[in-house]
Amino acid sequence: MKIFSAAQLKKADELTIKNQNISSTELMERAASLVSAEIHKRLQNSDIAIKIFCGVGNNGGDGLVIARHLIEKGYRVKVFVVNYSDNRSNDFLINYDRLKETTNDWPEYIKSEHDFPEIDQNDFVIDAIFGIGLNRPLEGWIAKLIDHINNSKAFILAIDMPSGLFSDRIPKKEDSLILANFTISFQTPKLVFFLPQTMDYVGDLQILDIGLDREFLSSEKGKAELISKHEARLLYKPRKSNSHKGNYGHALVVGGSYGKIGSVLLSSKAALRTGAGLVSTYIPKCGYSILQTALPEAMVITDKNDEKLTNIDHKMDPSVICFGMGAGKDPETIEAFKKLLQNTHKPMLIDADGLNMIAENKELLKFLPKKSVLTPHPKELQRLIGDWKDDFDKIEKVQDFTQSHDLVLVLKGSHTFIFGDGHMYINNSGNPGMATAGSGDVLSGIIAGLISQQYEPLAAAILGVYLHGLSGDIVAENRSYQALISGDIVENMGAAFQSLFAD
Ligand SMILES: NC(=O)C1=CN([C@@H]2O[C@H](COP(=O)(O)OP(=O)(O)OC[C@H]3O[C@@H](n4cnc5c(N)ncnc54)[C@H](O)[C@@H]3O)[C@@H](O)[C@H]2O)[C@@H](O)CC1
Ligand SMILES: Nc1ncnc2c1ncn2[C@@H]1O[C@H](COP(=O)(O)OP(=O)(O)O)[C@@H](O)[C@H]1O
Ligand SMILES: [K+]
Repeated sequence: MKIFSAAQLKKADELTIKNQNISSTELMERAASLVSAEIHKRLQNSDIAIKIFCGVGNNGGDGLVIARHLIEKGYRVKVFVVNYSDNRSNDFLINYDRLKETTNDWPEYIKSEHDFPEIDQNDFVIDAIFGIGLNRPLEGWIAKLIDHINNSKAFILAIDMPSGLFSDRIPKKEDSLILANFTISFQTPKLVFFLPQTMDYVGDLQILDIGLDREFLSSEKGKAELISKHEARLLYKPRKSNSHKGNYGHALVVGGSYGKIGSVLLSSKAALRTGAGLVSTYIPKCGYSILQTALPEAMVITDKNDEKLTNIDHKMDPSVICFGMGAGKDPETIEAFKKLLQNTHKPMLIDADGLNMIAENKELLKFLPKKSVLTPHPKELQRLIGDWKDDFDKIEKVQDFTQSHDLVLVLKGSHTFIFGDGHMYINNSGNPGMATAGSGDVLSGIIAGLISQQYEPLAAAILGVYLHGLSGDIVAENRSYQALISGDIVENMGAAFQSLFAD
């Protein structure tokens, strides 16, 4: 699903109104009726006090429509107009009149702190104060009202966006914004719903298809693409029955040092479970028995050195090399890595200490084969590209970095971002149970396993990140977040592939 800017969404609105020959009031009616239907589906006529806070723009207009529909269904609704301006939008005014025709309990106006209503923690609050129209931080009594709503501890449903959140920038620490439990947004999600600095304000997210102009949605280039099952499925390549292991490539997994052989083991196993035809693992001597015992399916090549990598002399023609997990940063290992880079011309996957070695020896960057995949977590990224001001600045810096070196970059996190070919993809699978030792090593093996099967590096990164999260989700469902360990992600790759095509 594409992610658009506020300006693009406004354009989509205008085109929809023109091409479908409807009024903006009808579009608002359509969007907000869908929201009230969702609320009704969940509340099932329960006798809960619903407090709807409406701004005086179109977000507020949505709130008024929702209020009218819920009142018609028999809910106990109180509407508050947050009177931040005397300029009301036309659709606000139309729906204000319609609401007054529906109920005798007319909206109360909030014009200062004195008008703040009491909010009980058992109330159901709907935030329809500001949507994508917010263009400056909230101030004065409006900011205090937001704090008042948050402090109530009531359940908060935000319409389109939590009020106070901008669609195109990060709020300052001191800004007030709604901390929603749930957000229902129209047509496509906003980028800020997925950024580490802003995602917590959104709560659970539901996107409603409000029927905006199809032609625009499919032809317009988005700011990013959200990767869910549908998008991941399109990248999948079926296996031919008339095939043999040679068709699925030979992945060479290089890494490990004394005490960290487990990381390479996890990556190698993940590459095999993802479908690589052959996997060879290159490790220091001390890992030999461990690898051969724990993963008989892999072939093992050992370094001359017992405890670290000193000379990666593999004498093979691997389809992909996956480097860095548990490798350490010994000067001899750095030298070996440099030679490996100079002798490799196919895209590689670089993770963990491989990234740290590049960060500390930037001259290595010029030896990286084009389209290689780097998989940093935020700390590794910072070592690699330096500091950033905020998440938007970070995105810009990563785009510059990946484009100037012609790389694919997988920025791991709660929502992992994938950058390549000038585009940005945001993963929508995975869970906090995956914040556990070794889950990054598993991801490297999965992506390498896909590249080995001739997926383009960018496609391998996108599909690999999605499958990794999907497998983690399957584990968490059976085992809880806490008990999930990274080996479980490998073991459930089969279930993840199956789930890709199950509805
Ligand atoms: N396709 C869509 O996305 C649709 C959007 N609709 C709704 O329309 C909303 C956008 O409506 P609007 O453009 O009227 O904008 P909002 O209702 O978000 O904001 C209203 C106005 O408040 C003013 N304002 C901004 N920041 C302020 C501040 N800090 N203090 C005081 N005033 C401030 C601005 O002039 C802004 O236009 C969407 O978020 C959504 O809820 C729906 O009605 C229909 C379809
Ligand atoms: N809260 C979370 N939600 C979803 N995925 C997560 C979360 N926390 C971590 N992950 C995923 O787990 C992996 C952790 O990788 P990394 O930090 O490299 O761990 P390690 O170094 O232990 O292997 C990444 O793929 C990341 O996206
Ligand atoms: K809102």
